[in-house]
Amino acid sequence: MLSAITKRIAPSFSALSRNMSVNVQGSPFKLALIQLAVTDSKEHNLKHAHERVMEASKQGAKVVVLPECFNSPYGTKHFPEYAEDIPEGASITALSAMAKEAKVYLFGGSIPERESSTGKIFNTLTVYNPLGEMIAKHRKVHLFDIDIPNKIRFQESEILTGGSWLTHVDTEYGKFGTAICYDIRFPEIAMIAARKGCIAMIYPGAFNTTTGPLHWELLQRARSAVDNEMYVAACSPARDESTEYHAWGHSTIVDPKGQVLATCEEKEAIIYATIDPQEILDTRKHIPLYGQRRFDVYEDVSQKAEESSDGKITLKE
Ligand SMILES: O=C(O)CCC(=O)C(=O)O
Repeated sequence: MLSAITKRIAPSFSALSRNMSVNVQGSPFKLALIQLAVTDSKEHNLKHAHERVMEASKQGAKVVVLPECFNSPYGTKHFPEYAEDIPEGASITALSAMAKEAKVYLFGGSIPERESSTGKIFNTLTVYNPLGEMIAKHRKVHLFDIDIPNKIRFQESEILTGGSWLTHVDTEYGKFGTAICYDIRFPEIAMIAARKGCIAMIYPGAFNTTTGPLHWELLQRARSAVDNEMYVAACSPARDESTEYHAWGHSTIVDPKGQVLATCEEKEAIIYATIDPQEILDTRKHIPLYGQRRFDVYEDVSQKAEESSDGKITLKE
């Protein structure tokens, strides 16, 4: 019986192995993460983000990332006040203009989005090309609901609704997967992105001073090197001790081997790294997980992800 099973599996395994390479395309470019000091003035935040995006562009960055909740203080009590319609809101107009003036691909951090038809609020990232056109909209899928006694309790679901699709963004530098903060704890999103040919996962995020030291860097290195052999970048707001929520900061860029290429402390900063898709190919050649996966033994989660004509990735049952 055993040998019959072995015989049946062996040919299908070698056939699977041959088909397991993932086509990674793109050219080297400079990535910038802006660890922005966010205030309670939306107008100031938009103006300040504009200055820093222009600065990153002057330093040669071609892809620029803003942090989670870059236009408002982070906290459920603030979301309804700062929420905007997309694409009508002031933040969207400002982000589109910044991308166009700076001539960069801009991952516009996230903002609280109010969906006018339902009144629901989402934590939403929008992405722009160098012409200022919005090319993707991602709503945070996994809401940040945690309760660590005497440390931190946060319940985004009291106010927010979770998104229901994954997002991959095509650019002239390669394809990117993107998700927001708590989403990084769920490996499936990055795994699907990697297997669909993305060169990097971009996470605007605002970890805190309890879970930040525990997991922020660990998660990025895990998602990059251990799971997927791709680049991972996570962009936080700067810490403001005068507010209720103390962001961890430490915006970081990790390479496909899991090495930290750039990072910073908690204050406002811009960090840069060169992203080279060839590094992904070299890493996958040296440690060839991509040819060794055993989808005959366990499921390939990426096969469940279907791309629709508007670029949204939804999961089949
Ligand atoms: O996962 C964590 O520990 C922090 C997540 C978070 O701050 C967020 O999703 O905004």
